[in-house]
Amino acid sequence: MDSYTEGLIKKAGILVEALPYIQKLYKKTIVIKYGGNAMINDELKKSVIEDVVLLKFVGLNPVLVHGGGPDISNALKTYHVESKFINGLRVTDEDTMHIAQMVLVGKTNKEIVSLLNAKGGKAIGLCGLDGKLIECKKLYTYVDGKKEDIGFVGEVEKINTKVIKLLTDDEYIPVIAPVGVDGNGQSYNINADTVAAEVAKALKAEKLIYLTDVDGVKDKEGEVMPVIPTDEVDGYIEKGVISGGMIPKILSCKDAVSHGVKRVHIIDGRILHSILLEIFTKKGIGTMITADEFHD
Ligand SMILES: Nc1ncnc2c1ncn2[C@@H]1O[C@H](COP(=O)(O)OP(=O)(O)O)[C@@H](O)[C@H]1O
Ligand SMILES: CC(=O)N[C@@H](CCC(=O)OP(=O)(O)O)C(=O)O
Repeated sequence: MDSYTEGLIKKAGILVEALPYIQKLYKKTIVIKYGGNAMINDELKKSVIEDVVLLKFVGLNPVLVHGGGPDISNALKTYHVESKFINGLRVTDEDTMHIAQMVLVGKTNKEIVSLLNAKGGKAIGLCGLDGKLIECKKLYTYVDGKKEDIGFVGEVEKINTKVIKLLTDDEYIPVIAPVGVDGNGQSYNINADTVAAEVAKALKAEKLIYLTDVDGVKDKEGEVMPVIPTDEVDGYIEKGVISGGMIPKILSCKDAVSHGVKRVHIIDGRILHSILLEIFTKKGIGTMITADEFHD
């Protein structure tokens, strides 16, 4: 058998395995959080972009929420603005807010839109200011019980889903930057994991997928846990098994599951075509956070 025929047979096999999932998820909303750490090289970016375009082509409704933390940090360095994090959130003064908005909305968002369009998709870039998509207020965080002011960091109050639905009901793929707005038109920097969960909750998404830089959530032996029921999440945090940037991520997952998002996954964005592997294969990859213990 020549390699062309062999390739065709392999693709047909993949399609046969994917078909039941395509039928089940037809016209359903899939929110994908594309973090800065999963944007590390062009090959990986291309694979994420191709997966998202393919989801739309086969009739699913992908909605992309992106981060861009490393891009913001680089830009802040260039402008000699100091950057620090408290509880995983970037302390955001006025200068930091300007630069974060410039990078997230002007650079990262448009790059993703452009890549999707180059692969045949029809992407529309949005941030929370567009159509007041993400309404928020100032967020306070607590360190050892003490209230900390971390500047223009936003707490989501409302996601106005109408604009997203207009796009997904049509041929478009919404691409959302994690910048929110308050009643006075002030912009706020919001953690992208939180925005993804809020968008998924508001859209009653079928699936929420976090692309990150580890192969899943690991137990104390360092083994990936394929399934974590929501009622076990707090225990893993208390025991220190889950720490650092994984804390806001897993809490966002728990929040989304508790508010009706059916399936929430944390998967390795460094694996080529990780989105398709998760959605269209029997085994799935990474960690699923669920209110029950069954993976279908
Ligand atoms: N139990 C755990 N399993 C996997 N990763 C963990 C765990 N606890 C902490 N982490 C850390 O969380 C990181 C992922 O969070 P973060 O860096 O904020 O991701 P992203 O940039 O994709 O939003 C991992 O790189 C890892 O260092
Ligand atoms: C308040 C806050 O921390 N906002 C984040 C927004 C970007 C983000 O979350 O990007 P990743 O998903 O790539 O980490 C920040 O300034 O880095």
